[in-house]
Amino acid sequence: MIRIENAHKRYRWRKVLDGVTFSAEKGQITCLVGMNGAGKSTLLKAIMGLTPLSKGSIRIDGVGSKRELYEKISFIPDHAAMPGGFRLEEGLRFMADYYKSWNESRAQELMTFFRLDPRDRVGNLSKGTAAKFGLVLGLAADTEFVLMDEPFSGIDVFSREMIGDVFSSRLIEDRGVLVTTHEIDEVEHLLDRAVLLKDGKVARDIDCEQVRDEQGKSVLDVMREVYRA
Ligand SMILES: Nc1ncnc2c1ncn2[C@@H]1O[C@H](COP(=O)(O)OP(=O)(O)OP(=O)(O)O)[C@@H](O)[C@H]1O
Repeated sequence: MIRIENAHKRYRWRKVLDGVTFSAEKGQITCLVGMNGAGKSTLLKAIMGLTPLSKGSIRIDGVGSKRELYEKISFIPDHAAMPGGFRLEEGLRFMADYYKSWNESRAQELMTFFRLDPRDRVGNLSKGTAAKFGLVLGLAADTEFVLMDEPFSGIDVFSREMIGDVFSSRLIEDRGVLVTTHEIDEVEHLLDRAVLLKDGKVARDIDCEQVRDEQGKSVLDVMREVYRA
């Protein structure tokens, strides 16, 4: 479980997180929801140790230390994380050398699934193709948690469907997924939990199925209640 407790974050004078507490469990897809600038990417980066919290704690399966974090969690950022001159096959080789948890056969399976050409260069990929390559890099390691920042942003409808298929496939298996997206209406059927951020705090933390069954509401309905109030 990824447990965020009382997270505060300030960038100079700007207060972004003001006591955020929530968990992302293994076997579940948890979505961080919030308007632009709510602090979703900041939270993902803080989990990866890429930006420090001003206050609060992050524990992965009860452990606060950052050691071996990269073997446990994959992070798929919203931009290409590889040098533009790399061919995709070189990117895969780099990852295989760097990560003990790298699973080459899964990487090749994902390359085929997304119909990526290993000879293409990272810097020449279209936005959607770059996003697919990001998913290959993030999902090919045998990690227990996967963090994805806006995996659907700017991607054509059929590619979104492909990425959605990956969400519900055995490529995710029993891993814990923490994702941010603005395309809630298109992906909410894939989500287990939604954590709604507002004014630096968690405004709602919902079990999507329960809210659907017991209150007849979609995540989008709950978002309207929170953000239009
Ligand atoms: N390195 C930084 N220095 C200063 N301010 C920053 C930095 N990174 C983020 N911010 C600010 O922190 C706030 C939260 O940014 P963040 O990227 O976490 O939001 P977000 O919820 O992911 O937004 P979006 O939905 O637009 O992607 C924004 O106001 C942003 O301008």
